Amino acid sequence: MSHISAQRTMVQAKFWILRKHFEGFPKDSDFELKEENLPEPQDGEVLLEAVFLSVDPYMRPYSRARMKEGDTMLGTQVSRVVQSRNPKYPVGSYVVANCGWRTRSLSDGSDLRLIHSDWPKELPLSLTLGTIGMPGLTALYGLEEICKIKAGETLLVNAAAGAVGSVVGQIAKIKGCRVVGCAGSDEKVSYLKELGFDYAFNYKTVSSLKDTLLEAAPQGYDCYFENVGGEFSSVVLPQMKQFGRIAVCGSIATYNDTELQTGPYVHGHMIFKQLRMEGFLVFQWKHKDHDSIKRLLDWVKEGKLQCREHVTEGFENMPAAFMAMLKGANTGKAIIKI
Ligand SMILES: NC(=O)C1=CN([C@@H]2O[C@H](COP(=O)(O)OP(=O)(O)OC[C@H]3O[C@@H](n4cnc5c(N)ncnc54)[C@H](OP(=O)(O)O)[C@@H]3O)[C@@H](O)[C@H]2O)C=CC1
Ligand SMILES: CCCCC/C=C\CC(=O)/C=C/C=C/C=C/[C@@H](O)CCCC(=O)O
Repeated sequence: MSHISAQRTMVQAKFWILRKHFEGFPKDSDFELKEENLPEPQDGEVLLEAVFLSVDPYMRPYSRARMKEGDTMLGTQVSRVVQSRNPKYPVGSYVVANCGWRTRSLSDGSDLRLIHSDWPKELPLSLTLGTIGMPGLTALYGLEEICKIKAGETLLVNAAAGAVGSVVGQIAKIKGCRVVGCAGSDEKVSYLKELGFDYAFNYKTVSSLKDTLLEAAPQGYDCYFENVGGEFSSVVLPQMKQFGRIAVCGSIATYNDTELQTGPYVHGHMIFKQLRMEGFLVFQWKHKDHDSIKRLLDWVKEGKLQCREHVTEGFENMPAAFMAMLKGANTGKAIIKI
């Protein structure tokens, strides 16, 4: 092959790198937009074009744990297969790809999840990054595997209007529970009420978190789905019922801390109330994902599970969308549309 024809087959890809490790809250200068040319796929490979990308809270702590400066920002996307030398992923098919903040990527197929061609036309593919994807699975597993929630129980969830929290509250309602949720704006609180939450409040404006939690559930909480961490948890723990279960899903209130937070020690409440508190990562139940995705999709199709997305247009806006999500700009799942 001549030099000229080889050049013609190259395609340009844009990607965001972590230029500098975040110190405290991320800032624009921590990110850098780069470009490179990609060759045609080799045997077994596919060329992917991003359609929707995800920004998620885990990217903040994982950047420190899993990345070095100069690495491509990690993350998942929905992409279209535009060239294929892998029969499992034909041209025109769509996949969820774990290839980071990139417009185009080469993949050997090992990090791809095929979106089946029978995906309902009326549902955006971006839901595979939210309610019918990793965040929805997180909600389901946290409730079923950790909380082991039962009909008639009372559940508390924070960051309740977000990708995970909004699904947590709705599944708990499907299961016949009483659901209390909180979020950081009055608009979000209205959304929670629309979703059928029994009690919803703005944690930023209540005069006393303790009194509000007490008013919402005077008998206390059987289950607490913890997305936020920090001081909030210290207030909740004394209001758990005997044998209460706490699913420690996330700790977003601490991800940008430069110094470790300290708080009241929880041991007394844990012992006297005989509480069970368990941290988890969604991957623990990967073997159930296939069936669980189907369950989530069925609930959406039946109208039992509502989905909302906060969509930012343009790949160049990824850092801004990520930082806005960390600040609470999103109601529902934060998505970037190319
Ligand atoms: N363990 C696991 O496997 C997984 C864990 N997670 C965790 O679940 C949680 C929610 O994730 P996800 O649903 O994707 O994100 P969200 O869509 O909920 O977006 C993040 C939200 O967090 C809230 N928030 C931000 N800072 C604070 C703060 N200081 N105090 C209280 N709330 C804050 C904001 O909402 P508001 O306006 O209400 O403050 C913001 O909208 C995160 O902690 C994440 O790390 C997510 C996926 C998998
Ligand atoms: C204070 C430190 C806390 C550390 C824990 C941090 C975050 C918890 C969390 O949010 C974890 C989420 C992990 C998600 C990872 C997803 C992708 O790597 C893969 C998704 C694949 C798919 O969508 O199919």
